[in-house]
Amino acid sequence: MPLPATIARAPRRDAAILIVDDAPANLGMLRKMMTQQGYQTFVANSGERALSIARRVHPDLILLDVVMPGMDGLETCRQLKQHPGTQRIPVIFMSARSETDDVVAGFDTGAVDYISKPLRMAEVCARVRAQLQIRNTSDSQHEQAQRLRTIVDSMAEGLMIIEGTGRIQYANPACGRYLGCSPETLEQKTLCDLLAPQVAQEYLDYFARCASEPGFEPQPGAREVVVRQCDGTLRAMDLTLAPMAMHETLFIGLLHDITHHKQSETALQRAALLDPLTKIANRRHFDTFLDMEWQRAIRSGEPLSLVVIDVDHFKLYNDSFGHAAGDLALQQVAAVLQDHAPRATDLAARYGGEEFVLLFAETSPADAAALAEAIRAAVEALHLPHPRSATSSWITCSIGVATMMPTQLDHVEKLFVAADRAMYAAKEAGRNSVRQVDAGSSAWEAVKALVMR
Ligand SMILES: Nc1nc2c(ncn2[C@@H]2O[C@H](COP(=O)(O)OP(=O)(O)OP(=O)(O)O)[C@@H](O)[C@H]2O)c(=O)[nH]1
Repeated sequence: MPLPATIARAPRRDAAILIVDDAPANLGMLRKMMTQQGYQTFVANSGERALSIARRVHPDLILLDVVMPGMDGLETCRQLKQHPGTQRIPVIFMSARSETDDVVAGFDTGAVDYISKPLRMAEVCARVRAQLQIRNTSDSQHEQAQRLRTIVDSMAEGLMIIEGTGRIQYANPACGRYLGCSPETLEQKTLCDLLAPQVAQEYLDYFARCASEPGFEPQPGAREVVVRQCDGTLRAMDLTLAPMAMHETLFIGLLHDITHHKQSETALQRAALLDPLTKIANRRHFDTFLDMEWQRAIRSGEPLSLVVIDVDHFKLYNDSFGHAAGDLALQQVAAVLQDHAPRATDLAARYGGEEFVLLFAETSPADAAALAEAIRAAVEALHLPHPRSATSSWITCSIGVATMMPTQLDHVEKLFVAADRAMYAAKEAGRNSVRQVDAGSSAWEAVKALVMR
């Protein structure tokens, strides 16, 4: 949000002036003059009295006589400048002592002006007006700086000021929270300490370009980076960098933590790959995985085995126990398949309804057949009662296995058709069994012919 530009307000006519002089005649004359100018006035005839009034009423300006009995003007000014409540009040000295040393001593104690006595009233008024104007401007700037600091301190986003060398010159409290250390600790680091070396180098190159190429106009830019927190934990954050228009090369860096966003994105991506009922891979994920392994097998020349599994007489199971019981049975069968696909190159998936598939990369026909047999036995061993099955008292499955070493000329569908055919052969052979098609067999040739058609 853009802040309003600093507006130097004209001195308020009712600004409060404290006049300090031990001579009652001077006090009276000055008071009269200041009142005529529209100022509110307070008077004190000693330094002690002046301190007490200043602390109570916080005047906008003090006209202070230098030579006074007891506490003189210089000491009074020194004490005003030491007290947090009065140190910002401008002090104008008035004195008959107008040697250079006197004037210098006055300014050294913190006064903003020094007027020689005898006083010329028009000059006093002009000097008071000028100092009130300056004070007004300085107050506005102070207020604006305070406001900016409050905004920066309470921002949820991390804000840094970064030098052209990558050194962090300033970090706000949110930066400290994001990175798990105090802003002061961050101010001893560089951007390179927070980022992976390659990314940090890209930023340094960009800073160097900004500094060395006169025609280069850097644009603000945002990108996702992995930031190393002070305890070494890595977090995903958006880093926005914008050059500051200053005489030295400085950049504003904004950090926005996107770890939660990333986590839910990952969770969503993961959910999109899973079958909601069985929580194993879904068909889409399986197809992508198969494509990948297919290409890898072409390159490596290793065999690729596909296993197709269909639950036997599942319609009857549903009819007997209801759809909900059928769902539970499918979940248990899926868990068995998942247990038999432990390697990173194996994948068990629900392909649709009561049909499942498994891919075993780098697996020979013999090993694939052995795995399929182990799966068949494990499903039967679940002992899920299926009283109306003509095959067994338990839920069983029929399994088809196909293995091939794919080449560039093959199509993945060939493997699928072969495994499906083998699975139907297992059904025809009485179910609860495993059938296999090997590349080169007569059944395989039939599949080939079928797919080539
Ligand atoms: N409970 C449940 N049943 C399903 C689901 N998906 C498919 N089915 C049922 O699975 C049954 C499949 O039946 P069919 O394709 O006739 O085959 P089958 O009864 O298993 O007989 P065979 O395959 O010849 O042994 C159908 O009744 C579908 O409704 C599911 O998500 N949950």
